[in-house]
Amino acid sequence: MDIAKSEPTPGIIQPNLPQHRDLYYGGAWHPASGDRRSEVTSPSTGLSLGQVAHADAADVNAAVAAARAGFKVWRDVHPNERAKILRQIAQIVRDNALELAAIDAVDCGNPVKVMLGDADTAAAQLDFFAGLVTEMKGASIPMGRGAINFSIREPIGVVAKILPFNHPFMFVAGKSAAALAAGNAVIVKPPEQAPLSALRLAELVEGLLPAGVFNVLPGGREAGAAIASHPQIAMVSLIGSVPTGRAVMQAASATVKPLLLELGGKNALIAFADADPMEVARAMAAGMNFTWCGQSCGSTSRAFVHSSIYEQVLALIPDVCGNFRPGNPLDMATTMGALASRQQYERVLDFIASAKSEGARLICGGEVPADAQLADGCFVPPTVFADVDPQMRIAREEIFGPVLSVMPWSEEAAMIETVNAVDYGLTCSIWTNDLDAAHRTAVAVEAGYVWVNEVSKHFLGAPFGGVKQSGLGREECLGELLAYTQEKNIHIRIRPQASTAKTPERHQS
Ligand SMILES: NC(=O)c1ccc[n+]([C@@H]2O[C@H](COP(=O)([O-])OP(=O)(O)OC[C@H]3O[C@@H](n4cnc5c(N)ncnc54)[C@H](O)[C@@H]3O)[C@@H](O)[C@H]2O)c1
Repeated sequence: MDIAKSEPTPGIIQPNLPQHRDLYYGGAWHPASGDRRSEVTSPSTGLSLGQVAHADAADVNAAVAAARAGFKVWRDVHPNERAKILRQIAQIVRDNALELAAIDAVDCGNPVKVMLGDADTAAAQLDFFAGLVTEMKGASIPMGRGAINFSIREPIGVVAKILPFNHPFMFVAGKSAAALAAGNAVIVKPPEQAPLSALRLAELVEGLLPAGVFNVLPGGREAGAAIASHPQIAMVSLIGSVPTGRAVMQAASATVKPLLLELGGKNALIAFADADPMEVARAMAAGMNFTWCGQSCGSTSRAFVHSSIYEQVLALIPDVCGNFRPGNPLDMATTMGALASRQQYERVLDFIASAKSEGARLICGGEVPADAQLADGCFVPPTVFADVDPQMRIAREEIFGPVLSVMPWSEEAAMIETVNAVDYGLTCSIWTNDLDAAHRTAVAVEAGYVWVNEVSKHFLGAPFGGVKQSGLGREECLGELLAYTQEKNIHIRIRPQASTAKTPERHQS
């Protein structure tokens, strides 16, 4: 059954899927070489969403040639004109937010209501980077009166964005903004699990940018690998897992490409003895981003709760987590969606089984929903395990699913050591009323983004990114724009005025 042809149901948003299913580059649609296609299915129903072209290395070559041509035009467009076009795209995103949100909901399983928020965030990012175009500044370096020395920042060339499945549209539009604002051409490789909103964006902005400036190449690992090693792609920005980050680094090393890597996390939430148990329980649920099944790099999936409030907090967890109930992602009332793919679903269930067999105490969830209407989808309810040992698999590995590990602590130094014992270092959330404890802990944890008495939220303008194996570089700030530029230094010798005393040579005719 094709979901696009199903009957409308009252109260449920009907997705309007993109017409074009080919590769978009050079301002036109192209079939993949050999007409390769892959099937896209909805993770909430298992139903087909149709086929999409599947790029390989030959398609990457063709797209890069088109993007090179686009870059040569776009880099010379006046920065304020570039900003104007980005703001137009932001408006198009706002005008079509519900449609884009519904495409993501049916394609990646996240509830339509939160995907509306994603469209809004993407539009805000486009506006934000449009506002920064004249901040792409160099510097003037004093060299005495005999010279002028200054640096300018230039766009870097063709930039590739390789993206994951958890926020498909927000990443395609929002994360292209900085690279485009800086004057680069962009090739987006959307996630193979959820490529449809990227294609719809290409349809919506067609004709707005010069041909070749914004390109979308649906495909999988093969296309990603071809992108990472391509000699004419100047820079790669990946949002994905740590193993993919390593593979991209290796492939990019052949051409010494700069990289921006936003990778995985196994982030900690730390609750001190003086924190309010209800506030902590709510933060534990909010930090897990259960609405999109915990599929967030920033999810605080390890909660370290002081032993003096541990049982009190755990007693509140089933109720707090009960606010998130798996349901049809296209229903505006749904509070928790489906995992993005069958593969991801099986992976999460495997982690749950490992926690049970390793002896963790199940507080809530842990079984797939009995609701017959959800039987064909990849639904897993909020699942919380207590008394988790730091050596258990669920405490060490990134699950990227709705599974929270809770651990008691009583000795601060030992707790910090356990928090820092993983190779990841993306976010950390600290809950306390004690200013000293908050500062001490914020400094001690190995993480790139720390909240105190807050969790999960991002703040446009504040640098987001990881330390250790969680990534390289910072996004959502001026630094992101500058990452897509390269600095050129120019030294001008000022020659002294030519002497007028010298007698001109006489030419004989
Ligand atoms: N730090 C962040 O901002 C952030 C945000 C969202 C997701 N993530 C991370 O993304 C991961 C989940 O997403 P996923 O499962 O789609 O990740 P993934 O690493 O499997 O895939 C990400 C993208 O990389 C591509 N890819 C896979 N192998 C490749 C290779 N060898 N060379 C080039 N490209 C390749 C995929 O096709 C996909 O487009 C989690 O680890 C999560 O933490 C990080």
